[in-house]
Amino acid sequence: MTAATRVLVLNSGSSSLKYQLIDMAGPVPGARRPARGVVERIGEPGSGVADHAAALRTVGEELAAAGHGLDSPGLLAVGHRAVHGGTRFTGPTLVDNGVLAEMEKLVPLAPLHNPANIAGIRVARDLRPDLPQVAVFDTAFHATLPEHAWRYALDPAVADAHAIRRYGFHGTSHAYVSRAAAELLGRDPAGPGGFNVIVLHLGNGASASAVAGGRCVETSMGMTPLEGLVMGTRSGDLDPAVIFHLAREAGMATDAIDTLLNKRSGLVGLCGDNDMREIGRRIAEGDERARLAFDVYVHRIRKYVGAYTAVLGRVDALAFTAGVGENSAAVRAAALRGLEGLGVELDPVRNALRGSGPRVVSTPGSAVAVAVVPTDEELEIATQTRDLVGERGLSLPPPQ
Ligand SMILES: Nc1ncnc2c1ncn2[C@@H]1O[C@H](COP(=O)(O)OP(=O)(O)O)[C@@H](O)[C@H]1O
Ligand SMILES: CC(=O)OP(=O)(O)O
Ligand SMILES: [Mg+2]
Repeated sequence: MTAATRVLVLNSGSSSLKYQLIDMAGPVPGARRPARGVVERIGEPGSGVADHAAALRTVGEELAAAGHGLDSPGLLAVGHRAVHGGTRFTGPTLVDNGVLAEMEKLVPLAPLHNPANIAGIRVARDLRPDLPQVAVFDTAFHATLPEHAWRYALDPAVADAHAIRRYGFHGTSHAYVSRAAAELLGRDPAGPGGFNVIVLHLGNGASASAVAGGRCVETSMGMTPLEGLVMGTRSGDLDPAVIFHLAREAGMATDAIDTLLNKRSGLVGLCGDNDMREIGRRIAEGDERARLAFDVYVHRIRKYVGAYTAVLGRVDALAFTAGVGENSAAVRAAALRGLEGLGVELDPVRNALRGSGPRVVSTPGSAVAVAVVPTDEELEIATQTRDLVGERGLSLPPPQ
């Protein structure tokens, strides 16, 4: 019997399905990835992919064409990125009907994300009912937040009745990157003296976290992925009274305000573009709106770096990750400009060098190391899935 060592990782977004087939046979860094891809524009008119079931059939066809069909005996498990785990799911979870029912209950807290995750799990399970399906939650890494960090200043009777609290997201990335940053700097994440790092995950969604000795102690996203940093299409922090004002003075309905803040704000709201590459091009041409969007974006990051420095007391490293964090030297430079007083000294030459792996971009004398650490949520999901399923998967009978 072939040893089952491969994990199929599925990341179901509202309109896309990303997949990677990862072979966990050898050492985790450098794990082989025999197949990967993305199905986009799910459910959009004319795309030919009606829903997540159709998308997963397409994935199955692409895998089969590459010689790694879903019926392959080498498949150990399917690992799913799941977004909202509430307070119920604080680690990787083997999915059964009870777990799916709990995830359904969390849909109101993550209406953009959880339905797609649930659909992905159901379809994968229908296709391979014999395989363990594991959910790895974005919220899980933030379960260690102390209550003074996760609790909003609301009447607990109201907050608790409605599950209102800070949960935090992108945790799989924050966990992976905080560990990889420690490794890059030759530090034991949870070793003596501890390793304190601020992780800046700047993708389309964006969030910051403060991690002390391997445990997350503060993070910028809240009850939903709307709070915190300025994002591609989300506002991040604003005065909650803005919402009452829009309702009363502009006559906007709740759903319209929700759409405004989640989909038509942030960089796209400020300047019409949410891609930092395009914003960089416009700034180079002297575009004032793009410049202002950039300035608002980096100012928010700088505020969080200051706040999390105070939360941690001592910072060993700042780690930039995800699409913008890994690729935009301009964002890193602007966000950290003038922070020498906090012991942060970016090296302009190292910062400007393009690279693909984890690297240090601060000066040798910088008290706080600044690192660029490419995130790898898929590898983290595959690792957690393999660790949970363990040898169990190896003894499963071959599929009928
Ligand atoms: N070379 C680059 N320079 C600047 N920004 C980039 C570059 N490549 C990607 N990005 C930014 O990264 C974003 C996507 O980040 P990513 O982490 O892939 O997002 P998500 O996983 O949320 O879709 C893009 O919208 C763009 O703003
Ligand atoms: C939770 C979240 O914001 O995810 P994404 O960045 O993928 O939208
Ligand atoms: Mg992402």
